[in-house]
Amino acid sequence: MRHDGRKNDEMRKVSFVLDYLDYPEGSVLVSFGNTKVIVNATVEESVPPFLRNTGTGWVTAEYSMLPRATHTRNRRESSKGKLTGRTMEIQRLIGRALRSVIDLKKLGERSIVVDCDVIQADGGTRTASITGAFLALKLAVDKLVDSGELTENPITNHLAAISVGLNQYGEAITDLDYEEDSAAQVDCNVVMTEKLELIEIQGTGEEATFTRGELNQLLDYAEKSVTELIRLQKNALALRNVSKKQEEPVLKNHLLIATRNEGKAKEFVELFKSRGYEIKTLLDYPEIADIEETGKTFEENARLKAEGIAKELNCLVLADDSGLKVDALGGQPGVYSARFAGERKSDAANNAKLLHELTDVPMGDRTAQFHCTLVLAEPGKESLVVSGELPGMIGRIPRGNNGFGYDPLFIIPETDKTLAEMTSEEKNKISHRAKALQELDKKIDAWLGEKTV
Ligand SMILES: O=c1nc[nH]c2c1ncn2[C@H]1C[C@H](O)[C@@H](COP(=O)(O)OP(=O)(O)OP(=O)(O)O)O1
Ligand SMILES: [Mg+2]
Repeated sequence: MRHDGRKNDEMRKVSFVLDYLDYPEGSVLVSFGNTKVIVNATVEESVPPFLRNTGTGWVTAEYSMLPRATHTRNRRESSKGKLTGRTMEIQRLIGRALRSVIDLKKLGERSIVVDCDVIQADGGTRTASITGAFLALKLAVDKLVDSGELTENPITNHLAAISVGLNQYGEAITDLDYEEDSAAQVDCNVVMTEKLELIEIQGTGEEATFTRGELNQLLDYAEKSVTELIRLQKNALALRNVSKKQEEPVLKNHLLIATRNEGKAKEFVELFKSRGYEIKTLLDYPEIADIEETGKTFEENARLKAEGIAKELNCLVLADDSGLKVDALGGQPGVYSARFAGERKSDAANNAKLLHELTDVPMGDRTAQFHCTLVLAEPGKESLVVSGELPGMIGRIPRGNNGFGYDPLFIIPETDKTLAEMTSEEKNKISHRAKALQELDKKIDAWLGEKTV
């Protein structure tokens, strides 16, 4: 058991405050628990002598710790008149890490200087600095792209860093705080890209040794944390863009729908037209990380999507979880509709698999329902849940080019048309999604009027 109750592979609470200071081109306050670092990125229209007239840019970093970042006052290095070896090593590490994810040719002949100032140290200051430095660099580069000074984004990859180690009992742990760091047998800082490519491993036995097997376990822990850190970085960037793009908060007549499915997104825009809401979907915010649909029911998955995004963005969010229930298949594919033929989520492959599974099922037994559960969520409030279903039959050959998903196989017996043969207007009058929205209409005003806790 760790002294603060964390699991061995659990990080401290990590947060990023973007645009923390006003003057720098990129500014981030990054916290890993009690470790806090202010990271500022500055764009300078010059390069070191060895790069002059080469058209190539440069990225470099400086690191320092405020005197009272620690329990007792540390003398400023400026008053000592020289940088310590530790400081030099750390700032070189930060610079190398950043340069591995930026195309310096594309940056052009300019420099970005990233200053990392530790305001409070509780272990892991270099890895917090690197993780924050990437965001500050990204903000500064985005600014150059937005202003037209760069036509192409030179950032080639996301990056984050984490400390892992073996504690005094020889157990692997993630994100060591100062107390754990002081007692650790092995200390290992890992810098990795989003694709889990390694940029740097600084692993040391502190008067101890470690095995190849232990190193592998440490790297497994590092991979897990880097994945989570990059998700948090992306959410911080997305949140910034939401508040930047949206003059008004996402409330009242703005609604964010937590879907990335283009077919659904189109239908929602149509369906909400007459309702006086302006619709945004996750397609407008590619930076927001995907929420895993691990639920066993439509409601669980819709809640995961709506409540997850609402909490992250602190706004009103509607999510749809929908799918096809085929009676001859005992209700399958159900919540697995999108992934019926595999994680690739291909409509064509899903339809082919459905036809194959139903090869021997006669027309009269090919009954099915489209189901839609909608969850409307706002932080600090019990979500509103509604659903709708549309009965039909699964055809033997796909027909029609409209709609999406299983629409070409879903026949509405009364019209003998598939949903893909209907216009969007026709589909939107009868669909499971339309029915669920009618339920939502009945309840939404009362729900919006309920106080948040
Ligand atoms: O009107 C529909 N017409 C045809 N097919 C449909 C419909 N409504 C849902 N479906 C199918 C498509 C997909 O295979 C699955 C939804 O899965 P579901 O997880 O809710 O959506 P998704 O992953 O495509 O997008 P997202 O989660 O970002 O909303 O059901
Ligand atoms: Mg989905």
